[in-house]
Amino acid sequence: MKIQLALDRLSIEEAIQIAREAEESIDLIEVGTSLIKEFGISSVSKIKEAFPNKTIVRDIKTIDNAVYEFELCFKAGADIATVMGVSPVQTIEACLNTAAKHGRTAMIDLLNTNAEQKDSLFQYNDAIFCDHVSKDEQEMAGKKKSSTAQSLDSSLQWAVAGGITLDSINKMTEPHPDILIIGSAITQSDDPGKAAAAFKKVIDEGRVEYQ
Ligand SMILES: O=C([C@H](O)CO)[C@H](O)[C@H](O)COP(=O)(O)O
Repeated sequence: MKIQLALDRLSIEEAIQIAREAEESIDLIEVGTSLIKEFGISSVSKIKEAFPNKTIVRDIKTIDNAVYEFELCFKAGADIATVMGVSPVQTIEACLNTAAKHGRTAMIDLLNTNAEQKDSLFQYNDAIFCDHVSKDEQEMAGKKKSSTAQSLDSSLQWAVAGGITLDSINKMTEPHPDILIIGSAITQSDDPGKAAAAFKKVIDEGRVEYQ
């Protein structure tokens, strides 16, 4: 299981500093949606430049204008870009095709998709699926777990995101996600390097439960 560090609500300099402190314990670096909205496309190129050997995820959350936005992401150095599962099928397929054209990957964010939408998205088995509890659901409704959790289809690639803490991953039931997306539990910690190392230790010791 890999760790994706989500960098949100930070300046680019803070984001690079935190990623540097956590670098040894993480596998992927996510240029968060807030960085893209605040600082634009250069946020991804600056972070790729600082971490040329890390997999860079651009959490652009595309919902329209697929080819344009995904081209921007991959030209700026992203390895993975995100598209919302609630988008029209044309958008989803254009994102997947653009990713394939560049030899990169699309991550489909299942936020707010219903069961029928999820079923039809699962045909796109080149994608990584992200089971996501949004910031607003976390912060305004106290939601901790999505309805997809515990039913991850193990024939697909999975990421889980949204308010993940050390407490919430103490023991893991099968199947495990391929990627744990962790943001504020590391970025808001007094010691991001130590926080990231603690996540890695729990994962390496196989003591993870996503609940
Ligand atoms: O995708 C995210 C969110 O929608 C804000 O853009 C975050 O990257 C994701 O939620 C992980 O961050 P934490 O919830 O702080 O762990």
